Amino acid sequence: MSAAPRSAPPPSPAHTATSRFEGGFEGRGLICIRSERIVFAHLDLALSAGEALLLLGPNGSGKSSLLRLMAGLLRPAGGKLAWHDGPVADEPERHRARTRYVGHTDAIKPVLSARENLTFWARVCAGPDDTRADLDTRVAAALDRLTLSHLADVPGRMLSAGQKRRLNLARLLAAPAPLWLMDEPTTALDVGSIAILEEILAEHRARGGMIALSTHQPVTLPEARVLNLDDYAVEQAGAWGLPGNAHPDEEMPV
Ligand SMILES: Nc1ncnc2c1ncn2[C@@H]1O[C@H](COP(=O)(O)OP(=O)(O)OP(=O)(O)O)[C@@H](O)[C@H]1O
Repeated sequence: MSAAPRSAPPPSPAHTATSRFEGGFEGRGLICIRSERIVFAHLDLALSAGEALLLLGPNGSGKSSLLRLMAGLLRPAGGKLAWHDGPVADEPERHRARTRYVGHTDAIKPVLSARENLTFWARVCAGPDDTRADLDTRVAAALDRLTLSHLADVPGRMLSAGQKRRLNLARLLAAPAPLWLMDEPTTALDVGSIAILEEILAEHRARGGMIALSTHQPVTLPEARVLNLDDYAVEQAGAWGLPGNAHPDEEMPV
């Protein structure tokens, strides 16, 4: 697996639900320090169109930290993240437009209905060519796909944990982007919902989308590259020989 050639055309920040994604994403020599402890070091990763990366490792090994780092929510202590057409640090806004992060906390506004929550997201992430009708169509399709249509008018605060998680996943369809970063996305999902999630992951990859996903449960992700965070753990005693540009981690505002 390697990043796409640097000459590949950049994807537009906005995408229709059916357009094909191009390009690639990579990290080189990544170092993560949290609470003055090296969580991982010298970590390389690369994703090309259609590829998936499965993040494994015990509690505390750094799976969530790596996903937050890839999302631009945590600054690496060392190393670089880049798209095929340039470093993330050069164009953070473009990186945000190309990335969708599904973390442990469901980003749902409690007073808005399920449909209003999704419409909000679709509008925030809309491209210049998206019409109101396009967004409404995408939101309705996302609700339908995650079997939430019957709950479209229910306020977020009244949804169950699994329904909230499904609504959070529906954001991926309501606001398309090439790189999905997913932290234990099966949490609270029933068996049927996990099957739907697996279908959605496969469809995203078939369109050229990329996925990095952490999990403690089996998730069907055919031919995914496996990255075990334990392989990048560092013996802390006497192992502080960090590169000159290393600095403590820093949480970025979401
Ligand atoms: N907000 C934070 N501030 C400081 N240190 C943190 C913070 N969040 C996590 N850590 C530390 O970073 C290290 C990696 O944690 P992280 O959550 O990335 O691991 P994980 O592999 O995702 O764990 P889990 O499987 O339990 O979700 C741990 O040592 C943890 O204590």
